[in-house]
Amino acid sequence: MNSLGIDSSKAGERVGLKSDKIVINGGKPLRGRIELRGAKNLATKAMVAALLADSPSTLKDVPTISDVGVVTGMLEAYGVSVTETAPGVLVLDPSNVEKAHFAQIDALAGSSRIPILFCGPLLHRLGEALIPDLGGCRIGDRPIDFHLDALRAFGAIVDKSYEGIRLTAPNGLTGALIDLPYPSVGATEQVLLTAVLAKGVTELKNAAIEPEIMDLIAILQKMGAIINVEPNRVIFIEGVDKLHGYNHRALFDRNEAASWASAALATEGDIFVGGAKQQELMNFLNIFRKVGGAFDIEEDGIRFYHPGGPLKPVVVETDVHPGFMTDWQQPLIVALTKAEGISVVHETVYENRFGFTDALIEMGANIVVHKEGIESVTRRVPRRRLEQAAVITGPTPLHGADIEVPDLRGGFSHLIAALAAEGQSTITNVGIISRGYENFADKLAALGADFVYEG
Ligand SMILES: CC(=O)N[C@H]1[C@@H](OP(=O)(O)OP(=O)(O)OC[C@H]2O[C@@H](n3ccc(=O)[nH]c3=O)[C@H](O)[C@@H]2O)O[C@H](CO)[C@@H](O)[C@@H]1O
Ligand SMILES: C=C(OP(=O)(O)O)C(=O)O
Repeated sequence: MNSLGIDSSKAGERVGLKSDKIVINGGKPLRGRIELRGAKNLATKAMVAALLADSPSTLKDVPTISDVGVVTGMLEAYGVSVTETAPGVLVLDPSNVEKAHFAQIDALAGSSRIPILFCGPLLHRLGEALIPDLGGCRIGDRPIDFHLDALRAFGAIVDKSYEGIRLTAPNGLTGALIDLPYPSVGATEQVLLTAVLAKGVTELKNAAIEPEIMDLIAILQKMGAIINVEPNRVIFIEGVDKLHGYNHRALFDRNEAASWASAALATEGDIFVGGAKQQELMNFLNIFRKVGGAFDIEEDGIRFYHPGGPLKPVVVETDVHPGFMTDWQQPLIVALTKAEGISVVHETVYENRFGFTDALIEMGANIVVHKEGIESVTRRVPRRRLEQAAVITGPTPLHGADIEVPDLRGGFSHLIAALAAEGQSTITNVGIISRGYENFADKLAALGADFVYEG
């Protein structure tokens, strides 16, 4: 059991527990207030960054989610002490980093995608990195070729004959010119976490610039790194000899904010999402408004609500930042089943992110998934081969059903659908939702949902 109360050695099981189930009596609007903490997609990477320092780091607003448990397990396996000094405050002390035993690392296999980001920091600290098989949502192939190509460009040797991956850097790591084939979030973070301590300058082209990446850059700058974000997705990193610990409050979770906003709309409710901020949600807020949702932006959060009247259909295309984020489309689609007319959601980031719609169809939704995408005059850049489109025709009332959660955001969509539906739904495999939503059952209770959770 680690300091977050999460048994990281069982993390693989935690995210796939078939016995985790929730029984929901739907048809009741969600109303009330919930508080966000730090983003899953930042907090976990900030924890990895602590490994680069020669002194302890303090990270605030860390959510209690299973991905944080997995990263804690990885850090502890490598000798970093992780202590929760107050609720959501982690002190990460890397003074005694040491080689890990294979068994400790292997126990974390299949639980999260973050372990791949340990490569650069471990190569700098130990000259060797053992990485377990990755987990994360099964929403496409999710290869790691950009990561491994970048690490090779820095001078790493990759051994894939190992169970998982083993990397070494017999001659150390040297700055490189890296041009990503696509602005991948993880590969950009890989380059940042490796380049900051590499010898010389790294130029990264076609970088991802998501807000979580900017927050990671802010953390690295606090640690002593020199990173210039230039126009046109170019980032220059000047390697430094050493980095020290940071003190940082994690960026709020904009994906969780968008999820609760969609829940408010789909259940005809009214949710104040404490800690949500406008800047990082601009594109989501535009679509939310176009669909017919209302929001009030306050200093301490955003109130999302259904103002009454019919919802309107939209055409949305997911994209890299500053586009409409892929993680937002799944919860939003539930609200779109209530819109009057035909909505189209193009998914351009992952090739298989509409699997969750099968359950919505079973619940009464009219959704057709076009596996090759469809032509539309409203689209900006039809540039990825793997895009798909979902066509949602509404309004269709939803009714309760027995469904199984396929992935994190799909799972949250199923929760929303069950809450919006008439009658009772039983949803299994809900443990996956704890990968990215802190205390989701407590939040549902605070919002007046009628359910029984057997977690
Ligand atoms: C933990 C975390 O932060 N997860 C987020 C991160 O995932 P993640 O960092 O895994 O997503 P990427 O941005 O890397 O992936 C985007 C696309 O690039 C492809 N790709 C990526 C790497 C690679 O080496 N080769 C390759 O082909 C992927 O298959 C995918 O089609 O960004 C995604 C896109 O905003 C979000 O949906 C995830 O919530
Ligand atoms: C796809 C997601 O996460 P991960 O990259 O951790 O699988 C997500 O958060 O929706």
